[in-house]
Amino acid sequence: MDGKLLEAENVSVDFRIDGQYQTAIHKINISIKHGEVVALVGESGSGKSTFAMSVMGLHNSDQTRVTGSIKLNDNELIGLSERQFDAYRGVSVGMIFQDPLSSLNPLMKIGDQIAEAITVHDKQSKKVKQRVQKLISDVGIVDVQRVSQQYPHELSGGMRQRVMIAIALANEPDLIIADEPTTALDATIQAQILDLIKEIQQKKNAGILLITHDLGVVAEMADTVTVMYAGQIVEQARVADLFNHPKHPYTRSLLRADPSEVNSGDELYAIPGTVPALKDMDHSKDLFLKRIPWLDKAEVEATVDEKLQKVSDEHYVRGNAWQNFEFLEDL
Ligand SMILES: Nc1ncnc2c1ncn2[C@@H]1O[C@H](COP(=O)(O)OP(=O)(O)OP(=O)(O)O)[C@@H](O)[C@H]1O
Repeated sequence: MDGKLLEAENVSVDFRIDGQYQTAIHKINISIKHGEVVALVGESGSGKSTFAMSVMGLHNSDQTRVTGSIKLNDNELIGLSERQFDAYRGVSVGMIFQDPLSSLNPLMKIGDQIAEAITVHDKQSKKVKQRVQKLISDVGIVDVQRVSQQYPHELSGGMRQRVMIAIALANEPDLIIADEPTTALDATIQAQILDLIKEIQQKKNAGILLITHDLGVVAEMADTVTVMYAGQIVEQARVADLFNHPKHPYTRSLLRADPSEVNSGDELYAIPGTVPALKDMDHSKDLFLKRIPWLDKAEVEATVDEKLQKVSDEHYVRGNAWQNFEFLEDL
């Protein structure tokens, strides 16, 4: 199947803070095909996890308003009840988070936790034990019997992450959401875990939403990249196009501030300022422009078209500022 697996259109998320709704994500569109890896990048606070949690139905509905449309295999997710979400969470969608310790049950043996992930949704399975062992070995754990009898705290960070991947894959999901899956791991283990995710994704033709700060990981893993800033998408492109021909000043700043992109000896760029607080976000503007001190006020304050502009095939960018943007030292 090469149709759309995930189709999110016009998705907005508002949190109720001190009795008032404040917008964390404003009208974003993201789609993922079967077998495609879509990276979502942007600084802390840009809304990446908020989007992922909307897909998983993990927001507290009393405090959060999610609007727009999120379709998984053509089924609308927005508006589902908690029970309806349960039917596909962990089944059609698997999740891998940064911190396995907070997701794994500290009091339950690894084998039982994986079995629980399977049996919750497949109570008829008589071969749960064999499936658990296969899942453990599929994620590259050699000592299957011993690890299945261990508790999470007895494992290293890399092993725990493998266990979480086994749980995420327990029901062969169509979509895997990986939120900073390797940020907490050291470099060698990070590479192993990324290889593992990629291998499994290719074997199962799963789609992946990969949330990461790390542009090296993006280059390694992704097919397309969505760059978010202050709750909006500022640029979307195929991965090579984004790295070779970045357009939006934010994307260019992120690349310039990335240690893996900078030649040794060159000074690393520090993006001035910080992502604004939710209450200070006026989504009719290109909010990143406020962080470019050398732009004139009229440009910073200009209203920006809601629709992204098409730059080239599969390459879209927000607003017009990119057309004349230069870094101060290049002017
Ligand atoms: N439950 C919540 N209630 C109120 N505000 C929230 C809630 N969850 C997130 N936010 C706010 O929404 C904005 C987006 O947060 P989000 O965690 O989605 O960003 P992010 O890009 O995933 O950042 P990080 O990389 O740090 O995870 C932030 O300003 C955050 O403080």
